[in-house]
Amino acid sequence: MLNVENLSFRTNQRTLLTQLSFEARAGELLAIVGPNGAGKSTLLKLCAGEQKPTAGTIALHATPLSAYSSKQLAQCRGMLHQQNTLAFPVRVHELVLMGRYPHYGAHPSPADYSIAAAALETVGMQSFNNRIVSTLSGGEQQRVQLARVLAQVWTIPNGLLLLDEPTTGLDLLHQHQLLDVARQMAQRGFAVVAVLHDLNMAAQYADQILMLRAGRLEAYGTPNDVLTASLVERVFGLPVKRLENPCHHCPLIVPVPTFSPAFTQ
Ligand SMILES: Nc1ncnc2c1ncn2[C@@H]1O[C@H](COP(=O)(O)OP(=O)(O)OP(=O)(O)O)[C@@H](O)[C@H]1O
Repeated sequence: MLNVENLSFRTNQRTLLTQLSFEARAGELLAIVGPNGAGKSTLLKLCAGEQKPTAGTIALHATPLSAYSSKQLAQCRGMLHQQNTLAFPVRVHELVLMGRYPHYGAHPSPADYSIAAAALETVGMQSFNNRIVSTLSGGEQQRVQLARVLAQVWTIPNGLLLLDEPTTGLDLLHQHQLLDVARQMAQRGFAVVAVLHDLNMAAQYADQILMLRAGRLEAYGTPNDVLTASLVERVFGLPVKRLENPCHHCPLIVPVPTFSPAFTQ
């Protein structure tokens, strides 16, 4: 579905991404992991078509992203950004309905209202319908923003869903609920690409993991193949042990930090 070939990106005299090739397939969740500054958000913005590659190609449904108009892209891919700032007061139901904007003409149809309500219900925020978004907690706002993106892609049979650190600010239950929704979207035929910091969440929910460091691809494959103790230690600079998750058939990464006393004081 999303095919990335020899992608490089350079800006402000800095090379942020170097010769990346990978595929995000329909029906699968691809997790992008890596240390701070590795280039994960930059890569997601390029996959969304928000920035243009310096070299290489990104194709969605075998068509280069550069051949899509903004409206066409908005009709087949949704992106949840790391930060969503609102310049004006808006109610929850209004914000979620904005997700339908690429699909309607002058006015939303009854179907658009129903989809927005269903998306809000999916994230468990329907009782907050009439609240001003800026008065919600950080985690509540994150769930409403997800509902907006879900509303955008709701009726697409095989779209692309891009999630940049979607679990940030969410409690344990809602982190898992969010990734469960992401998996459900994959089961509906979507390619889902999520930037995740929690390697164990990536191990549990992702079909494939792409590990970046300093803009380069360090590993790409199944959680079982990518999340080796030696690779995680090398890329993140932290000693870890790899165990088997006793509840799910996937690795469990346990950090074993050895910080010096001077650092921990
Ligand atoms: N416009 C820019 N000009 C120069 N450097 C930039 C620009 N945008 C991003 N960078 C740098 O590119 C690198 C990758 O940034 P990016 O936000 O993609 O990292 P990330 O892996 O998402 O990090 P984090 O986990 O901290 O969110 C960082 O070192 C960042 O400072």
